Amino acid sequence: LTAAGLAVGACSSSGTTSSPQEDPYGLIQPGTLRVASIGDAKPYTFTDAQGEFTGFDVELFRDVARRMGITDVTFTGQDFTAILPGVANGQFDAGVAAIGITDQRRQTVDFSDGYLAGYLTVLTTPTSGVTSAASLAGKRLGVVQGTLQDAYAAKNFPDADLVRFPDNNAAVSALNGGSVDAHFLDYEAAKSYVQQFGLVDAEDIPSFDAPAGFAIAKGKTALRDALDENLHAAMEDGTWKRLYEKWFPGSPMPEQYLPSAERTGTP
Ligand SMILES: NC(=O)CC[C@H](NC[C@@]1(O)OC[C@@H](O)[C@@H](O)[C@@H]1O)C(=O)O
Repeated sequence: LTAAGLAVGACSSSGTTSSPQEDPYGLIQPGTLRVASIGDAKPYTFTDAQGEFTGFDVELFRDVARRMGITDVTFTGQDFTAILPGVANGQFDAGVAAIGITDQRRQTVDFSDGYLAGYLTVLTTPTSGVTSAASLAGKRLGVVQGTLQDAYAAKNFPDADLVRFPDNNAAVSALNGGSVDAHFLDYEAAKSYVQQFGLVDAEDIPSFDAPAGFAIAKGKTALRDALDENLHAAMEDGTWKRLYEKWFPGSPMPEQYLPSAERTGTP
């Protein structure tokens, strides 16, 4: 092969584009799903002792992907603020990290249907003097930058001193070190930190109007439709319920994601 020949060979192999049939979902690499997540929101999404991503959201997404015929799913940890831009910019096919669906976020990305509705929790220490959301005035409150907790606290706790962190680990470390009086995060993650460090859940605030969804780039209708169809299949056959009971044992179970035969409310 001449040098030119090698050059042409290299160029044509990297230059191929797949046909819509081979890649109906418009993925970065057909047949694989690249997912942005965060590693410290146990038991939603977290990295285990082997450094593997796992948790409720991770296992639910992997199940939905398998139903779509995709088993090659890679999760990459990011700061929470980096997830939606990374999805919008096409660096990732999806964002999966208990990401609440909001109109503001829909300006940047599209979402699957919701799959988890729960609470925002004020996590504190036994000696902080924070016993409820009302007692946050004048206290230093940690939030992860860009979360619903960040926006909620800025609006509803104007007398608290907000301290923004890149992730939960940094915030909880600051809480344990005494440089913040409380941290504002998701209920199940707060419960996990309560168990790990003997911390206190001072307040649970419903966030049912912003259920978590899978974030994808805008306009990917085939991908969104496939995620929704297979997400609802996972709910209808009881997979969602099995995963919920595995990862959130004892927690109140929202019934809108149960098999239709088990839902008592209006359809
Ligand atoms: N991974 C994170 O830190 C996400 C924090 C935060 N999660 C909120 C939420 O989606 O968590 C799962 C459920 O409880 C939803 O009701 C809730 O809005 C957010 O979307 O901003």
